[in-house]
Amino acid sequence: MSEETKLTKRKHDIKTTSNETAVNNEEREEEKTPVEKSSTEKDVKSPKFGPMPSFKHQRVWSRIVVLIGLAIYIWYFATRTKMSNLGFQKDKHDLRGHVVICSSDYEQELSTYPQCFPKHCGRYISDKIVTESETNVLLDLAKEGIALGGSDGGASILDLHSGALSYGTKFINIYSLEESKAIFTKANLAVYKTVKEKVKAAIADLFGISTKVLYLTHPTFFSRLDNREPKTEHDEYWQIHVDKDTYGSFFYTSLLYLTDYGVDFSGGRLIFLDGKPTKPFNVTLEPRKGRVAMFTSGAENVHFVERVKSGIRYAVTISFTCDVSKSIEEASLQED
Ligand SMILES: O=C(O)CCC(=O)C(=O)O
Ligand SMILES: [Fe+2]
Repeated sequence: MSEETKLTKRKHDIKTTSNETAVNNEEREEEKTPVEKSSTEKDVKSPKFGPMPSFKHQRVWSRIVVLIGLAIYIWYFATRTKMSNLGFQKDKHDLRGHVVICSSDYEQELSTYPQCFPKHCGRYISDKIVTESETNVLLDLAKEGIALGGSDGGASILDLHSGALSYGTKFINIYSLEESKAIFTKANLAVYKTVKEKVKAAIADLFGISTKVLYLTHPTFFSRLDNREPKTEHDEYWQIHVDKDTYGSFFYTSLLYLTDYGVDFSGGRLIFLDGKPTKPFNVTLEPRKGRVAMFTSGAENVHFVERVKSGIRYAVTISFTCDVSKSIEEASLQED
């Protein structure tokens, strides 16, 4: 048989087979009872989950639904809080930060102290001002000092100047406790003073003023934050605030972080709130052990601390005033 003849035969066979199948199907269809027939018709015609719903003005309504969905999507992205990071815990920075425009209240207050006027307002961090051993000395001081008291809620403080130490729902004076003598040794206080001098020099340098017009002011305190429920308003450390309003005498705020975000605790980041209520912009700082944050204390630096979710966060606030009458430079950080 030639190739051509073979091909014609195969085509013929296929045609015959399909014709046979069609005939067989027809035969089988004829063999079906009326009930079987009607159920087959139903299977073909009606969709699995019943007929598609239809209603009046269906097209118009479906367009409205799509438009509303689109509007919600655009609104969400337009109003969602935008964020940037001033410093991740894992990164070590010699110096990082940015200028912000001074608030008018802050400028007004500073007009009385022209030599203390910053060349610009801003917020900065540095991981190289304070050494590891200095940080460890201050961390031990914070731990041992606060352990002599401690708040029933999530925020305990120890003010080195007044001696105020959180105790239950109140405060006591740590210097009235015999045990405090072993904590506030000359050596420990010398470390505190060294750190204070270095931070003061860094602030003076960053903001273009002389160290001679900056004075340590109170409160200058250690803080221990955790996730316990607040018992008094002093425990609500997550309130949004301006340091100049909260602590009248502050002109330049600094914080030295004594524990690590993401390692020793979670939550507890420092958040600066920029932008407007309708267009919020958050600048987030992750505490890192030995990291110093320095910023002008006016309304250009509205901020709050996130609630700690787990672990314990230690820090020390070391802030400066331009008002010599609020200075505690020479005052007692009580030594034994
Ligand atoms: O601990 C911090 O990061 C900030 C604390 C604070 O805002 C304050 O003490 O005023
Ligand atoms: Fe603050």
